Amino acid sequence: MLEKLMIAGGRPLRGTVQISGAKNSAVALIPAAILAETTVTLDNLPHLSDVAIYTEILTDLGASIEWSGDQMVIDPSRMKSIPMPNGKVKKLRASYYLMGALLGRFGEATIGLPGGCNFEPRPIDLHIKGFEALGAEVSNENGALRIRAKQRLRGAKIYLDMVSVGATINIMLAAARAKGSTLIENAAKEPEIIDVATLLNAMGAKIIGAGTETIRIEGVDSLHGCRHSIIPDRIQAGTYMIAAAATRGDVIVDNVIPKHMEAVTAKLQEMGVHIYEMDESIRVVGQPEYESVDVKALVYPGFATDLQSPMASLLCQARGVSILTDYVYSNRFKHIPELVRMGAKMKVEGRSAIIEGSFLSSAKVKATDLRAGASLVIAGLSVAFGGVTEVTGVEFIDRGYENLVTNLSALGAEVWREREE
Ligand SMILES: CC(=O)N[C@H]1[C@@H](OP(=O)(O)OP(=O)(O)OC[C@H]2O[C@@H](n3ccc(=O)[nH]c3=O)[C@H](O)[C@@H]2O)O[C@H](CO)[C@@H](O)[C@@H]1O
Ligand SMILES: C=C(OP(=O)(O)O)C(=O)O
Repeated sequence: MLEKLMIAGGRPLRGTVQISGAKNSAVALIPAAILAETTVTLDNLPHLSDVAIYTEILTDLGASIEWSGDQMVIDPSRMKSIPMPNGKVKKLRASYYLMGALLGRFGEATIGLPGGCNFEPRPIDLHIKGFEALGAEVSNENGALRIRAKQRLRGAKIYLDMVSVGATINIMLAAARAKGSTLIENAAKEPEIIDVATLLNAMGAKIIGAGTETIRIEGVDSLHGCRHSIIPDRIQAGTYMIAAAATRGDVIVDNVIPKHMEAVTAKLQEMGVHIYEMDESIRVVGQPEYESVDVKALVYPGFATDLQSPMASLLCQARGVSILTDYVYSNRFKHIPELVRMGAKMKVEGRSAIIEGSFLSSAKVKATDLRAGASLVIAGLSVAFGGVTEVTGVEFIDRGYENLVTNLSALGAEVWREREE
């Protein structure tokens, strides 16, 4: 049953919101557990559709999984590398981590090319280059990748032409049990990469340098189970920070690592938002007026591409003209025409959105991907006078925001779900 979000805006968000574990870590940590011979326990796991699909995929591959509350216990001991050319793997982008994990444990994997939010083409050539460098043969068979290692994978030096989170993690997964040493150069430095390396090391892997541009993986013969707590979701946290500013609210965003939020904190401060950092929380106090700023979405520690769309909704409330440029994905702007339907003055030029200060009004709008959806929710919450904004495509938003309606309602928003006819 499809649903839509209904938002009566104009209410400042006030109170405290708890941030769950990071989706973009969870979808890599769950397949990483395949590499162990015994039980892996993940704590602080978010309740999201991507996690649920991943659970089904691992179960289909023979894992036994118990998921209760925010804890998942994965027993991978009886798993097999069964070909998955179609079906569930097509539902999420992160199914590509099955390639590295199954290759690393069984020396083979056949996985359909991944789905997920298709805001623009999302190539995986660097992942393939990495698997090949480790000694695997890769062929495309009717839209599925068949990856085979005739003998044990062997360590290699791999330079990534582009900084890629997905390729860095996939190579770490494949190399963890390879023979010898692997060096990933020009690696991505995102906190999610450190999270995956931390789990793998707790499983017995020997990985150093995660979080820097050079990662060294000393292959080991086998990996064992362990217990690991997932880092807080910095994108979810950033979304609530931006929403607090956009509604001129006063919100404590709790269970965050403030260091992970530095890029968004700095931009909000530059606009004039008041921010107070504590050990594990950030208080965001909105102000009546904001200055325009230029924002560049970059690899970490730059401003996250995943927060580019939410930020667009805040920037249209600033005085003057802001330029929002995405250097990770050149065309991630499907939210812009929808925001224009709400009265925003913005246009796309090349890989930038040019955004003028404007008043938003309610409208019927459509989320076409996860973060575009988040931007429309923030826009709906910011509509100052009258009317109800209807956001369809909620299934995309559900990929990344646990308890969105409950959380926003607790902060004083008037938001509810309705069946979409
Ligand atoms: C660097 C970055 O911010 N990555 C984000 C990206 O990760 P995601 O894993 O989707 O993307 P990557 O980090 O892998 O890709 C970064 C860039 O490299 C390109 N590329 C990637 C792999 C490849 O084999 N070939 C190639 O050309 C991509 O098209 C993109 O332009 O989206 C995720 C979900 O929105 C975010 O959580 C990640 O933080
Ligand atoms: C687009 C996103 O997710 P995915 O890469 O899993 O599609 C996201 O987290 O913003």
